[in-house]
Amino acid sequence: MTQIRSISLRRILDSRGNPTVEADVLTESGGFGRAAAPSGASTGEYEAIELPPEEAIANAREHAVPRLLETFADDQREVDAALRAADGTDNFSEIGANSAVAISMAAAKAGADVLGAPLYQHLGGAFRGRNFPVPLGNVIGGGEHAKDATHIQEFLSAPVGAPSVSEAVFANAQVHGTIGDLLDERGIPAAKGDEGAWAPAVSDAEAFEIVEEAVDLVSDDLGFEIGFGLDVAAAELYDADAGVYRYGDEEKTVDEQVEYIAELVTEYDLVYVEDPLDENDYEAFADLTDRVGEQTLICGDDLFVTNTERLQDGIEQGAANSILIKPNQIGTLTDAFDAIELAVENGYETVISHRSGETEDTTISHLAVATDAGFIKTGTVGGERTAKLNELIRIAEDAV
Ligand SMILES: C=C(OP(=O)(O)O)C(=O)O
Ligand SMILES: [Mg+2]
Repeated sequence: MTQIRSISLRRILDSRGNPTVEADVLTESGGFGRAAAPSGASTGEYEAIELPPEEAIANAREHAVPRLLETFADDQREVDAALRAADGTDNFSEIGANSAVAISMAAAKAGADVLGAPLYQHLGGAFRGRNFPVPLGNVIGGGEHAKDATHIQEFLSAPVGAPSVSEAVFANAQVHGTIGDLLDERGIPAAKGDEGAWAPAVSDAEAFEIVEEAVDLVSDDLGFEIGFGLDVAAAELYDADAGVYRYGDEEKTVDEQVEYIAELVTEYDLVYVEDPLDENDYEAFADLTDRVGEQTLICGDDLFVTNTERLQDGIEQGAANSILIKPNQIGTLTDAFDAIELAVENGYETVISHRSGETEDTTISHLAVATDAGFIKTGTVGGERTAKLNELIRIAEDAV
């Protein structure tokens, strides 16, 4: 066991050019860990609170750091309990979930360093599984991540038949490249959105056509199955006053939205659908899960916000069959682990995820391997995304 000697906090840039919090944790025996907080754009209403970085840093220095100097970096639960106690709220509104998650992840890395183990091994222990997550690659997107593009936030390539994580990562890159070519052939100019996905001004229907063609072409070329999925991010489309989902000028009632998604699942054989409904509508989630939950993953992101209480509600109501895990939504690795454990116990698939605003931090790659997650969602191209994908490739090589 080795006590934390110092914690440094600073502002660094994220991938959108916004400031975010980075933490360095140093232990008495010389163990070192560095981690940075990501940041969402289509954030869930019930997420832990991200404070402006300067405020988060000042508050964490005042309230959390003194307490953390009494903890041991290789005892993650103790570190995270000290963070919670120092904050004193249930949503990290005092020190900021951005400070909390950066410190929590940096402490984990320092703990791994002390033990001389890779982070995935420190977090997963001797009894972690031997599987690697399927990377979900955002290849076309819009919503809150790109203006004047699709209403659906993310179209995700899913190389479910890839023989290795490395081949899966390269398959997604090839799907992304193929979509670039298909857009070019159709004369459709396309910028990229916040996560590096193409962001063309096409209808959702045309995006389905293009993504389907691309995954089929790449699947035929590589000789293994590649499906695709969606992050609808439906809370951003939902007009709560009118009780309808708005796709530009078109609107759908809740029942029509359930029907629409169920039809898409069947028509495109979707392997994954995240947030197809509003974050407050457990009932409609349950209805959809009842209809197509045997065929596909219905995943709660804004619905569950990596929160065990919200997940427990979902389990009781049969809402969704999968949970997105974003450590910064809840504030600590311990909380993220607890959500994963509850999900696994109840047969919910886990999907470890990046945020649209990211850094070069690779903690989520280790978290996915440590917890035997079925999927990881961390983009396809762009340095802050490939940092995580390349780390997965290295872990796979190390773990054999
Ligand atoms: C990654 C996502 O976007 P954001 O980080 O903007 O919430 C998401 O909604 O799953
Ligand atoms: Mg989402």
